[in-house]
Amino acid sequence: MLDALTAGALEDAARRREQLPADRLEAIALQSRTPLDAASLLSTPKADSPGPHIIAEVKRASPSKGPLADIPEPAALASSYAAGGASAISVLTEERRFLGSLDDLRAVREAVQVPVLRKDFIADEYQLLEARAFGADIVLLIVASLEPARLVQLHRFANGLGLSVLVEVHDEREIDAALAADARILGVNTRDLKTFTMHPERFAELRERIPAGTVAVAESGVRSAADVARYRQDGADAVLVGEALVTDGDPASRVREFGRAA
Ligand SMILES: O=P(O)(O)OC[C@@H](O)[C@@H](O)c1c[nH]c2ccccc12
Repeated sequence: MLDALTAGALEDAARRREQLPADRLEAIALQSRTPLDAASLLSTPKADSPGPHIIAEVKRASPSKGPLADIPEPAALASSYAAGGASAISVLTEERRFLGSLDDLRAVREAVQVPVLRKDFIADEYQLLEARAFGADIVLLIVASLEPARLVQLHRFANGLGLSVLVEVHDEREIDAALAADARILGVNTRDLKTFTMHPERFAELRERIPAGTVAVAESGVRSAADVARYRQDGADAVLVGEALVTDGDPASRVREFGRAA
């Protein structure tokens, strides 16, 4: 599934590139506002609470769960997240299975002051230029979908654009690849993207391999404050939450509650 998602995302990017060639996109990207230093922000503990940083996600659907929420106004949802104290907003821009778009990214960017993450299946420099041009501060790179040398190249290219990178791993070997690419933000996805099976214990198992000074993010499957507290006790600096927030009637309160869970 991961390979199909990445192939689809690359096809969609190739289609956009026919409309806007890379050199023109690069000029736009470099003129856009300087990204926030999200890696530094997330590595600084929150002043006002013992809970983890919450990275709150805007996600309409997923291949594992199908439709989750319509989200007619991603900017309004992102504003609620920020009002609840979210440290960053993740925006799914993948079009086919997650029903996201770069327009969603831009709308969220214009609505909030906190760092914004472009969550997509990124395997090409063009997608990184898009991320910066549409206002992202952080991009996702998934170790399982990239050759080690390619991961290093894309990580470096993103940093060169001023973007922070959330490097996503699911096992020990992938942590080594992430660290070889100089990851400063390392996310353990407790959902295996190849099979969609959940492994909530995976974060605790891998935490000790993440060096001090690298931001440790626990991703996926959080339903309650108790889930957040458990990841926090296992050493998460930040917790990334999607489904539980997009399906909640009062996302600001839920983010606030999660951000205090310790
Ligand atoms: O909705 P959840 O279970 O709270 O999960 C959020 C997030 O971790 C998940 O959307 C995600 C993690 N890594 C990804 C990579 C691509 C797409 C999506 C993801």
